[in-house]
Amino acid sequence: MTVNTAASETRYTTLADQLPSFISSTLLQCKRLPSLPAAALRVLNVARTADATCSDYAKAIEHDPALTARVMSVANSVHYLRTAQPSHTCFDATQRLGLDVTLATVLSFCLFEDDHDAHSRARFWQRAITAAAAASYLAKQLCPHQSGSIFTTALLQDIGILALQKAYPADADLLYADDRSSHQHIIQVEKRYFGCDHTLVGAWLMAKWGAHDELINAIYHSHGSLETDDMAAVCLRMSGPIADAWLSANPSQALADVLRQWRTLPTFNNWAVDGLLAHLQQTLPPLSNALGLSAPCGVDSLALLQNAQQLLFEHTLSLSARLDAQYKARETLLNDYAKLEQRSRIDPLTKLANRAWLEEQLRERFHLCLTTKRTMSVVFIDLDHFKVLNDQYGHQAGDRVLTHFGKTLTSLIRSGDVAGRYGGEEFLVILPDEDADSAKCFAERITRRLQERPMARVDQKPVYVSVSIGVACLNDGGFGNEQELIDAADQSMYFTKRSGRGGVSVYGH
Ligand SMILES: Nc1nc2c(ncn2[C@@H]2O[C@H](COP(=O)(O)OP(=O)(O)OP(=O)(O)O)[C@@H](O)[C@H]2O)c(=O)[nH]1
Repeated sequence: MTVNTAASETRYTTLADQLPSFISSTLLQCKRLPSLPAAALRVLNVARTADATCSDYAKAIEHDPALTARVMSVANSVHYLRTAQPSHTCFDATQRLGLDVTLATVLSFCLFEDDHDAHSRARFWQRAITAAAAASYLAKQLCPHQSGSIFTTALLQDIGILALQKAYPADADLLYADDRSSHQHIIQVEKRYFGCDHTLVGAWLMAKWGAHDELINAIYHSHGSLETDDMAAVCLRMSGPIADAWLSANPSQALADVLRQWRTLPTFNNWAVDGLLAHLQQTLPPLSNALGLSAPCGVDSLALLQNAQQLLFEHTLSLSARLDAQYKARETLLNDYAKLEQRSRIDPLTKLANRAWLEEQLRERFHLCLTTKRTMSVVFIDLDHFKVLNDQYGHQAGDRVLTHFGKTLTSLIRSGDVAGRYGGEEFLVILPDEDADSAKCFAERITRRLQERPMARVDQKPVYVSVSIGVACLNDGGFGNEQELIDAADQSMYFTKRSGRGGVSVYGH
């Protein structure tokens, strides 16, 4: 069959451009590829017209006895018969089936007759009818007015596989023979093997046969995302995985896996899994029979659902146990991180801020003072003759003095001040908002405290130390950065040292 309207021609050309040329040329020459009988072509032509009626369909079909018999047999099957009288005419049958199911029936009969002999093609067909039954059930819940057309689309969604099987029978035996291959795996292998997957081949084939655009597009996008507002697309895209689960060697596990993936989808709550499974169980045998196919193995839908739910429950339990463990691990990590961060700021001997943290604090506060026009002072403290002390009492006594001096500083500062160890026996205190006079008072308090209290005891004897202190206030120099402020305090401290130690000097005063 060739494409016959301008729009169909464009659609066909676009798909042909995407299809690797070796595939299209093989398919075009493939004698094994089914060609549609005249009656099916007439039905497709009718399907393309916007105002087609059942009577148009019936007229297109009724001259072909085999087709008519098939359409009537589907219309009279348990699936469609329900309480009505059996159809006796092609017109009755098309009316009962609706346009879309009639189209699907005609196409399936023409395309796949005798194919169910081969194992892999039987499998293909079982997936097709299971998906079609699932899709139409879902559509009745989610988008009832489209349920007929979705049945057709789901039935034909994998027609590209059939085309590839016909065109490359030897390769297809390798690609499609293994029932355990997931659909996702099949898609990947097809892409590797043919450079495209069966959705493109299927859409191309349908375009070539002149099927209507909606059907072509739906087949082309049948593996698309479920997160879409297009309910018809959702029904179609769910139908394949449901069919795979139903036909798998371990349906409970497969169904549980599928349900787990879908649980967060907004549409998931709008249909009942048990209703779907019961529908499949009830529908598949008569539907297969009507379409002349071998029915998929029967599955106890109730047991299937119970097992799948049990598996889901177990999965949820193990997931929440894993989440608990992850939460605890995260807490431990955060604690460790907090400890590490704290450690990276603290001088281990004196428990005061270390030099890096002091400098960072000073940098921040320096800029804050500049932008908010506030002031601050820095107090630089150096223990006097500390080498002598170490030499006289030992290094450990020196450490005890440093530790005790750290505590003394901590007891003298106010909240908001930062005291730290700048180096060996050098300390620095940042006094936010303090001018030089206040900072000097603070420094003198330190010297007085050291005169009053020993910083260690060695052999029961008190060890007193003195300090040389330099003070620098932001107000007292055009300091360009925090380091210049520290240098000024350091210089003042050296001035104290040179002046005899044990005192306080203020920069610029
Ligand atoms: N016990 C102990 N001693 C330290 C520590 N860090 C530095 N020192 C010692 O402190 C002494 C500092 O000596 P100097 O720089 O000569 O200064 P000083 O002896 O205090 O003399 P002036 O500063 O001039 O009064 C050195 O002997 C260092 O080994 C420490 O963590 N523990």
